[in-house]
Amino acid sequence: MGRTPLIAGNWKMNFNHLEAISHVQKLAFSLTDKDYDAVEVAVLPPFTDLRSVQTLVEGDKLRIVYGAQDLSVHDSGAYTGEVSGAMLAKLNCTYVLVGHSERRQYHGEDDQLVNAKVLAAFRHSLTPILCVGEGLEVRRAGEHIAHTLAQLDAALGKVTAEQAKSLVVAYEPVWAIGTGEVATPEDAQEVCGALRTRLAELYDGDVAEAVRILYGGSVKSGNAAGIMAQPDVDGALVGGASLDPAEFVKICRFGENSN
Ligand SMILES: O=C[C@H](O)COP(=O)(O)O
Repeated sequence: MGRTPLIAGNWKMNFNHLEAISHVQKLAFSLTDKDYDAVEVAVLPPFTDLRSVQTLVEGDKLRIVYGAQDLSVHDSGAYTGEVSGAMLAKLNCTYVLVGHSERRQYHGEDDQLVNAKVLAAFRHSLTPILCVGEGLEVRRAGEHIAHTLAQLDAALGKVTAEQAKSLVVAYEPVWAIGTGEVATPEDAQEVCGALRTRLAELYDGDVAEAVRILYGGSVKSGNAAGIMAQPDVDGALVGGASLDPAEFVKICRFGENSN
């Protein structure tokens, strides 16, 4: 085993660059070396905040890492409004979210585009946090595993085993995002376990053991420990609760609440 848990705060479209600095400073005041030794802590701010976050993290030598919420499939050129992986790499981003359900839903991102974005991330040495997960109708039809595995298969086209080893996958049941509805720890484990089995089929056991699989969807300090206790859940992608520094720090300390 030996996978370091990752707690990643997806701020979505919240916090301007000044608010971002103040927020990261609050996290930095609370988090200790003991926390950073136990979990990797990441923030995923809007693009306009990244340079400020980088300056703070590097200037104060913080152990928080950061990344973006999206990237272009293109590396440069006439693509108005897009931000390339090269630009994110230059800002020393570690991570980039790819295929978040809100991108799929509001921006029509399909599996083919998500695959191109995963490849773009790897081209620039960024670690993609690949988001997969089913909507309510698919869940009710009992097809959540097949649906989520198909998203994984499609997103990993042309991704090598060497690249796949560093991948992070986030299982986010869409019906549990921002709704207060949380999948049970057993629901999370069922799909995260199936994702890991599929990684072993697509690649091999080494890749499957190396990949971190996060759960996302209404994670809070009160439910984090139970979800993270599952054998195939290696962390959390936290939306709403990541906007409250005290709450986010409590989630990072989920291990202190587990028995
Ligand atoms: O990226 C985070 C997920 O969309 C979960 O968001 P949430 O914690 O607000 O439900």
